[in-house]
Amino acid sequence: MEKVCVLGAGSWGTALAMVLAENGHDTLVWTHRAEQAEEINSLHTNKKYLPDTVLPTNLHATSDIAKAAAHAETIVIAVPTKAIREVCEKLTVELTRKVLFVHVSKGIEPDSLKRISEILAESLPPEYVEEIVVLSGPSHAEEVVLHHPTTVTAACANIDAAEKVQDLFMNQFFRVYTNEDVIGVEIGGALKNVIALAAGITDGLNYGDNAKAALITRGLAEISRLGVKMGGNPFTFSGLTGMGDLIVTCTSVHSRNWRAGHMLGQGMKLEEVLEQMGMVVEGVRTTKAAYQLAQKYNVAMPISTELYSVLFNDVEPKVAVDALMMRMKKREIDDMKH
Ligand SMILES: NC(=O)C1=CN([C@@H]2O[C@H](COP(=O)(O)OP(=O)(O)OC[C@H]3O[C@@H](n4cnc5c(N)ncnc54)[C@H](OP(=O)(O)O)[C@@H]3O)[C@@H](O)[C@H]2O)C=CC1
Ligand SMILES: O=C(CO)COP(=O)(O)O
Repeated sequence: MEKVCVLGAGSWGTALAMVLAENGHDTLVWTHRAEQAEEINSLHTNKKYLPDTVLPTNLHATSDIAKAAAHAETIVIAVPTKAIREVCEKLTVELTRKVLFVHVSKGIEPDSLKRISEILAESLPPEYVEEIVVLSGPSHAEEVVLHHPTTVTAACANIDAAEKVQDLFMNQFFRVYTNEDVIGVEIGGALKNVIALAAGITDGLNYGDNAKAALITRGLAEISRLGVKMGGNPFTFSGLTGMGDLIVTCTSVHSRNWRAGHMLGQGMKLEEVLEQMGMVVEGVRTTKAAYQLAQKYNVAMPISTELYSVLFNDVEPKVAVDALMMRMKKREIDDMKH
């Protein structure tokens, strides 16, 4: 039995804490809201994020980050990308021993263009970091808490650390693979949210299944092009954290990114959409990062670029789709090289 702490009690942090507690680990969830910790401890629910779920009674919560730090041999960071630096800052002052860090967030920081493991490496005191492992893959919290079969990947250049995380989480309904390609796993996980927003938009426009298949396939092409140029393994992009997560996020009604895109396609403004969602829509900030990465690495990312103009330059979704369709003629496969 390991002592594990999960930082963040949103839908994913809570679902993963449930997996860990059900696996028999001594699991503590940290939330920045005292009333939410009280709800988890006394009612065994987290109604805002997982309304129909009863949490295991051996899953405990705290709003005291010092308690969380003192408890943990392994810390799982499950807050949105934009909150990672702030949470690390709070945690850093409380750390007293070496900890295995696992992050499960899917984003890239705009402007710095850092992946999450890079943000963690520069925000946490190295003397307290055993390793940083990323856990990613096609995994909606709503289905994980129902014990529906789910497969994910634990990635770290240090394969022993990835295997340790595999052992912590793996069970009959939650199957964990390992991969040494942290760059490929993080890029696939972050950028699929951008394509899922676009897929939601074409669904909102009622463009049907051909358009969605096109977005998934050409989306994977542009994610792979960028990811390989950044140093990722090309095979990672056709795995769980690439194609797998792209499929689930572009096709599932559970996806917040797809749902946000759907509302945009139906004509709502971005601010209204985000207000209505009440949960993180990672793809919005990551679209900005993708747009900047495309320029930095000189990689063609037409879907991300058109989505950027819809989100940030008020271009009508229909006009953006027309622009994608009317690009100059291309070869399908040669295009993957550039
Ligand atoms: N949901 C899913 O199925 C999956 C999500 N992910 C990824 O996991 C990450 C977290 O997503 P998810 O749990 O779904 O998000 P949610 O929006 O469901 O929850 C986010 C949680 O983080 C908390 N939070 C936000 N900002 C801060 C902060 N500054 N300090 C402390 N806590 C904060 C929120 O608190 P508050 O309630 O106060 O806002 C909330 O508890 C994302 O990167 C997402 O892409 C990955 C796989 C699956
Ligand atoms: O990453 C996810 C599923 O693998 C969750 O996607 P959303 O953030 O779009 O809900």
